[in-house]
Amino acid sequence: MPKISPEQLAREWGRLLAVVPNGVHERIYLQAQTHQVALASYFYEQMLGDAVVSQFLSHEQVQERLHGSMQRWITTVFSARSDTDLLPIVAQQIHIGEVHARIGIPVHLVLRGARCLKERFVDLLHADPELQGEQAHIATRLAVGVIDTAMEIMSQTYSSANDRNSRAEEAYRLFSVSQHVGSERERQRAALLAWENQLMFDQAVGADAAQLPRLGSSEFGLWFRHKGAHAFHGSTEATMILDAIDRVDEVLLPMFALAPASLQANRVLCLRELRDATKSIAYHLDCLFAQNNELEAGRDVLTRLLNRKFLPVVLSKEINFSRQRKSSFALLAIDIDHFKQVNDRYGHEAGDMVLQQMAAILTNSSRGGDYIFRMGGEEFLVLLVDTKLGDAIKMAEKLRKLIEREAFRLPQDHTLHLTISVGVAAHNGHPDYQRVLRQADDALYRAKNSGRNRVIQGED
Ligand SMILES: Nc1nc2c(ncn2[C@@H]2O[C@H](COP(=O)(O)OP(=O)(O)OP(=O)(O)O)[C@@H](O)[C@H]2O)c(=O)[nH]1
Repeated sequence: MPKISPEQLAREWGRLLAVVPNGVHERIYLQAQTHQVALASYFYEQMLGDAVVSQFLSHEQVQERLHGSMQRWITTVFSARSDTDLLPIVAQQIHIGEVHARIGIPVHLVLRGARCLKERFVDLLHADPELQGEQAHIATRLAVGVIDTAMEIMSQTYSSANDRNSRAEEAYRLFSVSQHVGSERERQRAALLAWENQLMFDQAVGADAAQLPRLGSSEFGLWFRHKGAHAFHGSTEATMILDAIDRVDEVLLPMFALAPASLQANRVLCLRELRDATKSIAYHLDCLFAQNNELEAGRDVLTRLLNRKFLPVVLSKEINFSRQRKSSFALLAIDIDHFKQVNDRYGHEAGDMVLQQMAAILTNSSRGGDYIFRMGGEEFLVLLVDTKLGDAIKMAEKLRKLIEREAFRLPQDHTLHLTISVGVAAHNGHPDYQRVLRQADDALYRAKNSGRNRVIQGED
């Protein structure tokens, strides 16, 4: 859906301000400043009173920060006087919408919070003796308009971030089942062919039409209806295959009963139609598997590790999982030290070989449930599921030593010793995955700056 640009949103916000006399605007801003603490507390009480909302706000960091952020938000949105003040304020609303989407806080709960705030703020304006009659009316309209506009901007950002997340989730779902589906590829092609052969044979020996093998109940039909269609859910080809299976079973096979063997011409016509239907199914199946290859885009071509495209999906999933199971996960941000020198001294091909061996070491050293990403260049990220900080540090240290001892193979039988720097952070319950990611990155940065070949623990 096309988005409304920040400039246009700022202009619309500006139009609300333009009709408000300066004096009234000053009173609104003064009320926001004077009552920011009480308004933030009221908002917070209302939100925590709701069982669903409190799930998202339960983390102590959120509680500590929310109050302060809420106060700043209230004063900021009412601080603007002109269009030029508004662009950064619009940008702030966009940022908040993105955070809400990352955390996955439902938009209706955000709107609910805004409604509480509006009601309380309008009460304050009505109680202001400096705002009488028409002025109180103008002040209320501006207050409500400003909060609504801010919410509209947040919601717009939220929806597009959410659409992006859903697409990434969908791609990830396909990607994760793709390994399974991939292994079925040859088997299902063969199964489709086996069904067709059986049908042709039964026809040739004059089997009763009612006894002909139905495609929907064949090995291929069962697989496709139960698994393939799920894995490729939503694609046109999957729908076409499902329709074709139905057509074969409901329309074409019964035609044999109507076309007795003696009527050769009709029988040939039916067989041709069946062959065409099978060919079309095989063709669409190939298309689906070709799309499956595109899903390989989820893997880094050189190292076969996950690429960072799936990082938000995986982190959001793990955060939800940790919340439900009261468990923790940890991140190791890993960077090869002085990797540029490998390329410079031995060539790009040697650099590629090193990256592949590094990926293999990381894969072999982690458990099946862990995730390993190539973040780009010579930087990797390992997500250790169900792991606390202490164990993650031990794991990082083990990896660091393992790599230090490793003789990396280069072309022409050369070998090379390398080191890595590692930043470690454990998820502490905060709903926004950017935090733990940033902690690991900052720790990696410090590991690099304090001499490399070391493991540094992230700080809150
Ligand atoms: N061979 C190869 N090199 C790559 C690839 N991706 C990035 N690089 C190179 O990796 C090097 C990264 O260099 P820097 O970011 O300066 O880091 P560094 O030399 O490892 O130094 P520090 O990280 O500070 O220890 C650059 O020279 C990139 O060209 C790749 O896929 N293959």
